[in-house]
Amino acid sequence: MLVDRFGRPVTNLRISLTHECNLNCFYCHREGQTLNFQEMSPEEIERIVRIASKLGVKKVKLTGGEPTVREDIVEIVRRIRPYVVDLSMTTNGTTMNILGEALKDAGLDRVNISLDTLDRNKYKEITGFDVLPQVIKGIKKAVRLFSPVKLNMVVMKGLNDDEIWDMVDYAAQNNAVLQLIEIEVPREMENSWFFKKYFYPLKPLEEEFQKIAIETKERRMHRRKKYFIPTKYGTAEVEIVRSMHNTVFCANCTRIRLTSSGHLKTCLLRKDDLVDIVTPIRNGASDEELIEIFKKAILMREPYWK
Ligand SMILES: Nc1nc2c(ncn2[C@@H]2O[C@H](COP(=O)(O)OP(=O)(O)OP(=O)(O)O)[C@@H](O)[C@H]2O)c(=O)[nH]1
Ligand SMILES: C[S@@+](CC[C@H](N)C(=O)[O-])C[C@H]1O[C@@H](n2cnc3c(N)ncnc32)[C@H](O)[C@@H]1O
Ligand code: SF4
Ligand code: SF4
Repeated sequence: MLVDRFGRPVTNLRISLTHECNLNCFYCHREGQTLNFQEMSPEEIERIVRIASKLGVKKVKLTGGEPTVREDIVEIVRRIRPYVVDLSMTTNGTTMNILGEALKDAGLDRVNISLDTLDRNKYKEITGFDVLPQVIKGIKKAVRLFSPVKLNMVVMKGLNDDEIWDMVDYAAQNNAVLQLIEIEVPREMENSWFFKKYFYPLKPLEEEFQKIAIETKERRMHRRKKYFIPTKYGTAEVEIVRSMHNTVFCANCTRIRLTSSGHLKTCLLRKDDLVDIVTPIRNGASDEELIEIFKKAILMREPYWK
């Protein structure tokens, strides 16, 4: 297993399959990727996952952009399935109703679906598209096919913070896990109008959850807390993703990233951390050479908030 200079083992790989998206959420960090070169092919992705698995990576997350806008998404899932223990995807859910079965058959284990609001107008305001009913259909399909299904709600001050408790109920009612997420931006954007206007700190809510939860758990990754909250629809499992200025979160970061243009990336929020792996593949690099490229990237890893 690869361990970085800060003692953090690297056990999962987060792959951005594309920079493209069929929605346009105004807060989107696009996984920290700004460059948009030629996307990796399914064969290239498979090779990188195979190498990563040799080095101890057991979990792969597929993300984007929107991973399901790639026409070869089912093939990609099928190719990398054999190398990992936990294969998941984060998606906006717009295509889940159509693609769900094929993704399941190809070996996808689970999905996270972004859902910031249950209000159709607000959904359109946030994402630019009037597709909430389509996403809700996708969520219902996902819950029938996968377990767990997580719903990602980025909480924004004055925009959807009044819906947190409705979302807790909705998750319980629909047999899904709710992830409440703080908006995250790199340091240089903390003074932007956008961050100042919408950032909603989740710490006070966590303190409230602590009091009413019937059980709490802590995950290894990021030491994220999970709260089991009683509702009239049964117990809701709620996970808190509170990353801004959170040194514990970064000290327990077990992820390395791969951009859609084929660069290893050591941290979501850094700008100076890309290591090209796809060009060496295209130039005929051996497995040993690719392993050295992984090691070089791991050496560059640093907690962002420390
Ligand atoms: N700062 C930071 N944020 C992350 C990291 N990983 C995920 N996030 C954020 O966490 C939120 C949820 O991300 P998902 O793509 O659903 O994945 P996840 O919840 O981290 O992964 P699983 O729990 O394994 O499904 C998003 O807002 C991500 O931007 C990370 O390593 N660093
Ligand atoms: C970048 S999206 C890519 C996958 C897919 N398109 C989706 O929306 O689920 C991955 C996750 O990051 C979240 N996200 C995007 N920008 C964010 C930001 N600035 N702060 C916190 N989370 C963010 C999204 O809500 C989504 O749940
Ligand atoms: S759907 Fe996902 S990738 Fe697309 S804009 Fe929204 S958060 Fe970003
Ligand atoms: S070091 Fe921190 S900010 Fe960077 S990817 Fe890991 S958890 Fe996220």
